[in-house]
Amino acid sequence: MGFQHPDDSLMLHTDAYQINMVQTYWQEGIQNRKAIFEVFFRKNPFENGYAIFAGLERMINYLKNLHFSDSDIAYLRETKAYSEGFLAYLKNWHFAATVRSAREGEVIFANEPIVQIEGSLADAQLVETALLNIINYQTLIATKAARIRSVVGDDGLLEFGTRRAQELDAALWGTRAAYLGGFDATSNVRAGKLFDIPISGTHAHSLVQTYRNDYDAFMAYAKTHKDVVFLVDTYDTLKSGVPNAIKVAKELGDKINFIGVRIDSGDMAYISKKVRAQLDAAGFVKAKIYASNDLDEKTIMNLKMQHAKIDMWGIGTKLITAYDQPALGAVYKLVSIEDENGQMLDTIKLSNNAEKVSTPGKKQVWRITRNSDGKSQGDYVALWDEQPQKAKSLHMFHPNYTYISKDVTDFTAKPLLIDIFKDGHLIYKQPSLRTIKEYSAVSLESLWEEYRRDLNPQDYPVDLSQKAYDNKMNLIHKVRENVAKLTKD
Ligand SMILES: Nc1ncnc2c1ncn2[C@@H]1O[C@H](COP(=O)(O)OP(=O)(O)OP(=O)(O)O)[C@@H](O)[C@H]1O
Ligand SMILES: O=P(O)(O)OC[C@H]1O[C@H](OP(=O)(O)OP(=O)(O)O)[C@H](O)[C@@H]1O
Ligand SMILES: O=C(O)c1cccnc1
Repeated sequence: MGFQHPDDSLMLHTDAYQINMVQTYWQEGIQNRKAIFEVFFRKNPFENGYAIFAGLERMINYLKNLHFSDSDIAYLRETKAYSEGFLAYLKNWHFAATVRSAREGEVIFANEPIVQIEGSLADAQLVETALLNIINYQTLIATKAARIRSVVGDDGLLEFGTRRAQELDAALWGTRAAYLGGFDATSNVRAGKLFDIPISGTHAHSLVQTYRNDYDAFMAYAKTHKDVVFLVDTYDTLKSGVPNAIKVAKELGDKINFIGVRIDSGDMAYISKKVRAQLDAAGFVKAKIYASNDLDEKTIMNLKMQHAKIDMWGIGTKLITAYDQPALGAVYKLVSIEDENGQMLDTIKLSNNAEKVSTPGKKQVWRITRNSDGKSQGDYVALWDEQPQKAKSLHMFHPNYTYISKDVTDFTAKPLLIDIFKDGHLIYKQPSLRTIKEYSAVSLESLWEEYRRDLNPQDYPVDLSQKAYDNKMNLIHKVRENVAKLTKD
């Protein structure tokens, strides 16, 4: 996909202000100063108690061999915004930073670093936009998928969203995120090919319209496919669709594998019960009932309450577009920068809103699990040189309401950020997507149910270490003093 540029790259998939800032740094000779940026979001999506991290695979693909192509440089030249010297610098630039990230499929929370970039100021700045673009979308979809999984139990979950997704890339990577977040299969054949996701599907109303009646359509389809699910609601589900599905299944018998029927309209609780009764009466007690039509976790939960007889759920629009919350809001913040003497200085962004004040310093997130039951006690955000995994006891407290605290002993501390790139070289081997999916389910299991429930979950503790907290407070005071001094002068 290069339109008229065969060597198009993702390098310019960024905001112009990133390149503009890097031109300033280059002109001032500070483009190679060491900088540390961290990615986090401020609120779990969908009022959920957690999020599922997704996007690492594409981040790796994007960062590997990242450089400006000839047509990228030519285009920047055309804009007349950049000097020839700067363009020559960009031409030779390649990504050489160190990247740490949460594992894909990991349960993550608001207000903790999930990705960390440590490298030159130029490197860190040039990749911000694309990294956020990837993480924001994929993490949102994986989380939505996990919410849907949490209400269906062991029923089948099929991703049907491609036609409604925000363009091709979103369909493809959203499907991958949905799979790792808990879906079983997808209707997107390319996602099946590229990511080894099981593909699955039924047929459309157009098949029945083409043959003008249910019987001829089902018969034609069954003669050309072994595993069949008939869509029964084109004309009249109970009077024509299901009776004709049963007729064809009986006539062809063992010649086909009659899996079941799909309903796509009407009152799904009422209809599914009637359909179940018709299938059972005909002896097809194992035939499954598929349902689709604007479903999401709320409707599914409601249908379950009404004892709808649905075994397989096909979910499109509301999953792939993250319909009820279309943006995660993850941000990329500078936490430390080298000064003119080669010293690293932690940086902070102040705000009148306490929750919006960033936490300075290079940090690691430690998941604290009690050894006795394997359940998470909370996440402990510590400065990089701290070693909570070696402590006998940890004092954990809320970063804003510090009186909410507890002391934890007999625990295991697992670091969440792991090395992915070292000085631009990929050193991490991604597990297979199926392993990532399994990892995600296990990661979610380690949470108490109070944090996992769909509605009004408890706040999972994301606490600061004493050192990280003191560092933040000191910096807040220092910045305030500086501002006061400047306003006095
Ligand atoms: N028993 C039910 N309880 C709650 N929601 C339901 C129930 N049955 C269906 N729904 C949901 O209600 C919404 C609207 O269903 P509606 O019956 O209007 O769809 P429809 O008959 O397919 O209409 P259209 O043909 O315009 O799509 C859908 O999201 C559907 O999933
Ligand atoms: O409702 P969603 O969750 O988005 O799930 C996908 C929808 O896509 C199909 O409808 P469409 O009308 O596009 O095609 P069809 O003629 O095969 O029903 C399918 O029947 C579902 O209703
Ligand atoms: O296979 C299906 O039934 C399907 C696929 C995509 C969208 N809606 C339904």
